[in-house]
Amino acid sequence: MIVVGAGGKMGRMACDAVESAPDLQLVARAGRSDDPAALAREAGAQVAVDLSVPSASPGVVAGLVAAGVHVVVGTSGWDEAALGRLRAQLDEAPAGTGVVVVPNFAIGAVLMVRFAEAAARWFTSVEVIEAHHPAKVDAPSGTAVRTAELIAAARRSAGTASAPDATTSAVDGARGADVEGVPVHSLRMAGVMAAQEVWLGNHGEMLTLRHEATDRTAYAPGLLLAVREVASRPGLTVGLEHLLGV
Ligand SMILES: NC(=O)C1=CN([C@@H]2O[C@H](COP(=O)(O)OP(=O)(O)OC[C@H]3O[C@@H](n4cnc5c(N)ncnc54)[C@H](OP(=O)(O)O)[C@@H]3O)[C@@H](O)[C@H]2O)C=CC1
Ligand SMILES: O=C(O)C1=N[C@H](C(=O)O)C[C@H](O)C1
Repeated sequence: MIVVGAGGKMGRMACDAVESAPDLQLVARAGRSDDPAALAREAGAQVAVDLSVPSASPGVVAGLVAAGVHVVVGTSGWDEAALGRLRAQLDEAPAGTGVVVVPNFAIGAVLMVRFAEAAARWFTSVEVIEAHHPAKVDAPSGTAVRTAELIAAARRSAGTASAPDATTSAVDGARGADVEGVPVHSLRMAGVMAAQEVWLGNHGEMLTLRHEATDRTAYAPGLLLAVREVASRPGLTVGLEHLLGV
């Protein structure tokens, strides 16, 4: 196993989790000045975990896939265009190479997104609110973007009408980011690690789904599951829900 972004907040947690797992061996740690594919080759790593930064992640993953290394991607910022390029590369890659892109490793967050997807078609209005620590470089969070995309897809396939909104004038950003028609509001707050709410409204009722991660150890079980499974999942898998069977 090699961890890319090993010196970061998530990278340190991942190294600790792998080192505590009796069936896994951490053979290399990569940072911003390393070539992860070359390090993986030298150390004989079969699986890599990428926990770097959104601007570097697609290049890091492409290099590892070209070297025949299976990759678990936890870094945020993977939009449909980047996923499409990765899918195309995997079609040409050494047979059986697998990549699992996981917007959120926390089991509760995966379930919250699933619940939101199931509920989305039954509500007139749906909006997403996410809050993160102020050191986070991207907004909205990868989890929030994925949640909004899945909500939008569920509403499209059920033929749900667009949410009503009479706003005709607004200060820039007041209605949040528009992700496929779903407003997403991002807070960056000291005192918060990672939280997300999905608000669903009908006339006369409100359903609120909320998840909060208060410690990065929440991500360890999902991360270890993805590491153990990635080699048996050739091609591209997006979302831990496919590994959890939920
Ligand atoms: N999927 C999930 O469940 C979760 C995902 N994340 C995501 O993981 C990513 C990392 O988060 P976090 O640990 O908080 O961030 P940090 O800023 O703490 O760590 C990022 C690390 O990446 C390194 N890095 C920067 N550029 C490169 C590069 N070009 N190649 C290799 N490594 C590089 C940094 O090195 P340096 O120190 O030298 O800058 C740093 O060690 C984010 O995208 C975040 O959203 C976070 C939590 C959960
Ligand atoms: O940067 C973080 O901290 C997190 N990033 C991921 C994201 O962008 O969704 C996952 C989690 O929300 C924590």
